[in-house]
Formats: sequence, structure tokens, C-alpha cells
Amino acid sequence: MWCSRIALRRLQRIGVEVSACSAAGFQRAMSVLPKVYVTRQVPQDGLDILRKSGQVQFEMWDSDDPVPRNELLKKVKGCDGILCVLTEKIDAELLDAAGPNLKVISTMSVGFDHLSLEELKKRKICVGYTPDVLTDAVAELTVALLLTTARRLIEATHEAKTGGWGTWRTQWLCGYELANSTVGILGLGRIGVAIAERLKPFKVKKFIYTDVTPRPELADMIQAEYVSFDEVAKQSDFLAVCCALTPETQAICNKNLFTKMKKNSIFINTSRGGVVNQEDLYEALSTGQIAGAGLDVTTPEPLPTNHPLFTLKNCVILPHIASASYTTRNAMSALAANNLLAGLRGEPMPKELKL
Ligand SMILES: O=C(O)[C@H](O)CO
Repeated sequence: MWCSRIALRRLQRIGVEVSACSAAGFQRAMSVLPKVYVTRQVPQDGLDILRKSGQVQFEMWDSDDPVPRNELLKKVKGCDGILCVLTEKIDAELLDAAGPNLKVISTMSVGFDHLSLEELKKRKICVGYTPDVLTDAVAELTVALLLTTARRLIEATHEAKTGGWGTWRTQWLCGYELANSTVGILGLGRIGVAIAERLKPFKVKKFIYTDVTPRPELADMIQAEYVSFDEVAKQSDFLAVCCALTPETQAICNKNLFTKMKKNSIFINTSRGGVVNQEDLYEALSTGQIAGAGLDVTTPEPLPTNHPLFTLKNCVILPHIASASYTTRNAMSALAANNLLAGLRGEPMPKELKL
């Protein structure tokens, strides 16, 4: 349990009777502060904000590994707020375990597919999330993954290290270049725009995108043309998936998409593994329907090391690290803390998810 003298001063300011010298008084004072459970050891900036606020008493699962579900269900009991990460399923079972005091869920993620939005809405629980602060980091990683996959960098370093590098050869380890290419974006949002902005200097010829409806204000920023789902599949040399995982986008990248894609195309996914049918992707990669895939996200996570996708040279798999820069993770932690505190004060959150 983290307590603080700042909390004490704040209580005294708001008129709660406490004696600064008495431990019992301090304990009594703390017990009137909203109770928060933090489900993971989150980066320092967020913790500092919670501590210095003096606005909450919080307990944290002090580990970089997920809290076991049983422990989580016990710890949330009676909480007013929960600060979680994307590995915690926030569903009816958890909300029931927390009980009627729960007012705020603040997730340290832009993705919200781990939250049962309907349940949260029904119970009038506010939800905070962390868009924008991770856009640069995710876009950078997406570009890195795209180049790594298209120019076969993992295969190349392996060959260099293991004696496969016999001599310079004219066709050996050839890949695909961005110059004069068409880049497709599946689900145009802030991250898709940021990826396109970074790819433009590589002399991409054309950006196209598909979404439920055209998004002209975003598309204008990167001169992207709105096309149908089928056209984005047919025309793209590089297809970057940037949509949120929702019931509508579940497994949307399947046989239907891969069979329409060009044989020399590269598929990149830094959104959520659930948008891809992995059996169909394996089929497309192993039969040469598409040239390669770069995945930062899979189903499940971690992907078991004996998964067939790991056997393919033309599939680059990263362990969900798109937002993993020190700056971004701290910014996400700080925003999650500020969302939580604002929600508990009954004020608009800096980044509230509209339910
Ligand atoms: O949803 C998110 O925030 C990202 O997937 C984390 O990198």
C-alpha cells in the first residue's frame, strides 16, 4: 500500500479531521481516499502522478508480469478506480468482483478490445485510454518492421552469421522497395497518417486506404485515396493494418483478402492479432500468394514458439513492442494516471473513451 503525507495534507485542506502525529489518525484519513488498484508495475511518471496527487490510496501489482486473475479479482474488491494494461480482461466478472464503488477504468493502452464496453456503459463506469502519446513510437516501429520484412533483414543477418554468405550474388536475398510503390492502409486513423508521413520520403508513388467510411480530413494530410476493401487488397504493394479490433474487424484479414493481394505484396500488422486469420495468413505466405508478412501482434500473445508461422522465413514476428520506447511508455503511464484522477474527481478525462 502506498500512502503519503501529501494525502494527509490534502485531507486536512478538505476538512477531514486527522491528527498528523497519530498513526491511527493517518490510517483513518487514508481510508476515506478513493481506493485504486494498479494491475502492473507501470512506468515511473504515472506512479509519481498518483503519489503526488494525494488524491487516492493505491495498491499495485508490483511486477512486470500480469497479475494472476484470482488475485486480480480479490484486489479490485471495493475499488473506486482501476488502472490496468491490455492483458487484463475487464469484463462482467471483474466488474462484479469490484462492486458498486467502481467509477473509473483507466487503461494504459490505445487499444480497448480487452474492455467489455457494453458492461462498462451499462454500469456508467468512465473509461480512459492513451491515444496520441504513442503514435510516433508505433509509426516508427511499423516502418522498421515493414523495411525489415520487405528487405529480408532477419534472413540476411542469419545468413551472415551462420556461413550462408558465400559470395556476392545477383539475386540472393532480393526483396521489395518502397520507391514507386503503392502503400495501402487498412483503417485510417492517427497512426496510419503517421506511418504514411514517414514512408513518403521513401518515394512512395501512391497512398490508398479503406475504412468504414472515407476520412477526408485525415486522408488530405497524406494525399491518400479512399478505395474499397477489395481495391486496397488488389492495389497495395505494402498493406499496413492500423484498425482497432472490434467485432466488425475480427479476422477481417483472411483468405478473402490474401487471395486478392499481389504475389509480391507485403502485409504488416501492428494493430491487434485478432484482425488476422492466422491459418489463412500461413497459407498465403507458404504458398507464395503474398511475399511476406511483418507482425507485431498475434493471437495468442505470446505466440507459442512451435507455431507454424515461426517456421516461415518470410514472416517476421515481433513480441508486441510497437509502443515500447521509454519516452512513450512513460507518457502512456502519465496519461493513464491523469485520466484516472480526473475520472475520480468527476471531471472530464484528458482522453476519455466515448462509450
Ligand atoms: O494498445 C496499445 O496501447 C498498444 O498495442 C500497446 O503497444
